[in-house]
Amino acid sequence: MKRLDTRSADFEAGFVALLADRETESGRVDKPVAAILEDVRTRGDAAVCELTSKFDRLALTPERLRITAEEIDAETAKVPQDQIEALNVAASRIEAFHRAQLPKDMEFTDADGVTLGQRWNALDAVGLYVPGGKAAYPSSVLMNAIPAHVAGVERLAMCVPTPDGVLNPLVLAAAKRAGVTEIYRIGGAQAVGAMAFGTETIRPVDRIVGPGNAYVAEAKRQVFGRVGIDSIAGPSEVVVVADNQNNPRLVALDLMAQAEHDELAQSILITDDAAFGDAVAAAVETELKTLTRSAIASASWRDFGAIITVTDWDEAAKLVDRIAPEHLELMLDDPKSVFAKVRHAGAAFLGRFCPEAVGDYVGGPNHVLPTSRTARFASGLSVYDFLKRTTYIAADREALEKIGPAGVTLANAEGLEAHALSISARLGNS
Ligand SMILES: NC(=O)c1ccc[n+]([C@@H]2O[C@H](COP(=O)([O-])OP(=O)(O)OC[C@H]3O[C@@H](n4cnc5c(N)ncnc54)[C@H](O)[C@@H]3O)[C@@H](O)[C@H]2O)c1
Ligand SMILES: N[C@H](CO)Cc1c[nH]c[nH+]1
Ligand SMILES: [Zn+2]
Repeated sequence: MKRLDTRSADFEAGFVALLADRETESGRVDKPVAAILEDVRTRGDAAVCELTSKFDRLALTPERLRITAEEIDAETAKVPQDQIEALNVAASRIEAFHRAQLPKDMEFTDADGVTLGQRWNALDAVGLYVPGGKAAYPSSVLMNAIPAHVAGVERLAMCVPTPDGVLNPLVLAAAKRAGVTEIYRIGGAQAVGAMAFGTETIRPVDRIVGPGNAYVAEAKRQVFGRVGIDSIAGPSEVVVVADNQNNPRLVALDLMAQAEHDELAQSILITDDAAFGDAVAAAVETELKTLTRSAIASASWRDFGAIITVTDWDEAAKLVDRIAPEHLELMLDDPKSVFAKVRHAGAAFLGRFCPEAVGDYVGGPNHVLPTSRTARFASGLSVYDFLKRTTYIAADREALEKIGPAGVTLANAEGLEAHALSISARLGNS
């Protein structure tokens, strides 16, 4: 863990190194991912099965790639009732938020008499990646699938790794709750490749969405262009901005909640009180002694964690924008006044009683969010990821007479004669 203070002379160098360290780490997978994608593109099912055996220790044949309806029913039947009820709470809240997010078509007629519009249509086929290497993510099934359904996507294909062949009952129950039936037991870059290129068994999709580790994130980056992708939702991150009125243990737990996802996760505390920073650092060490996933969390905290002391909250907001974190917690008396100054964060959690973990499960907004500073230009998963726009123009002769001549002038200036004629001939001018 790094300790930084904006008043110290070496702050800038330390801060830049903090951000760069993680980029270098996740950048190391580009070559192995390219090799996996090429293998899947050229050898299809055979490559996917071999890679699954290598990385997930599961011997597969093409016939067993897809999880059957009987397996889904049998696994779902094992899920305790309280977990089914919790899934229902989460699903209803996620659905309500994403329904409210649906954009409206738009049409208007302008002063020249031209009607202009924009119509939204759902994608035909989408691939949902649900991570499953170091933890199982039933919540990510809901976060991926519900907005796709709300948007009206017809075909949803889901990939989830099943290390050692073990199916996760709650993942399959979540898929069932969200109406997903086409599920493949594969993960990593090979799953992304299978959904992008298609194999003998898996039909290609139009867009791949969902979070995953560095291999998944890099694979999505590399297949972009052949298919669409959502943001790069890689190893988790949180920045907690907290004053000394907070309980250090609660802040420590929020930092560890992201650290326990992955050795490459990043948790940063920004505070205006160095002594409070010390108290949080000590509380983290205490929690690490008992957390089940302390091996992962301590590696993440050791390599990428940080506590930064600032002079005021304006300075904190500027640092947050430079980090552009996936998650931002503002544990302050007046969180909204600081939030108003922040422009780059995937999702924000305002107040002392709004831990990021609530957003992971039951808040309503999506938990699939941009990581690795991509929140500078990307947003979290939403219904927009499953929709696209078609714009349209409708003009009659009278309207064309008004706007056509300028078009003819520009076409002639570009030297594109047929363009000019296609307008002017309609107006009887050539
Ligand atoms: N940003 C978000 O919205 C969000 C949400 C949930 C989870 N996450 C993140 O998703 C990630 C989940 O990671 P995970 O590992 O648990 O599951 P995962 O499903 O993303 O990755 C598992 C797969 O990685 C591949 N893999 C592992 N080691 C490999 C190697 N050496 N070479 C090639 N491929 C390899 C394997 O194919 C394996 O199936 C975590 O980083 C977590 O922080 C992010
Ligand atoms: N925090 C993760 C996104 O970075 C999402 C998640 C799912 N389950 C628990 N957490
Ligand atoms: Zn989480």
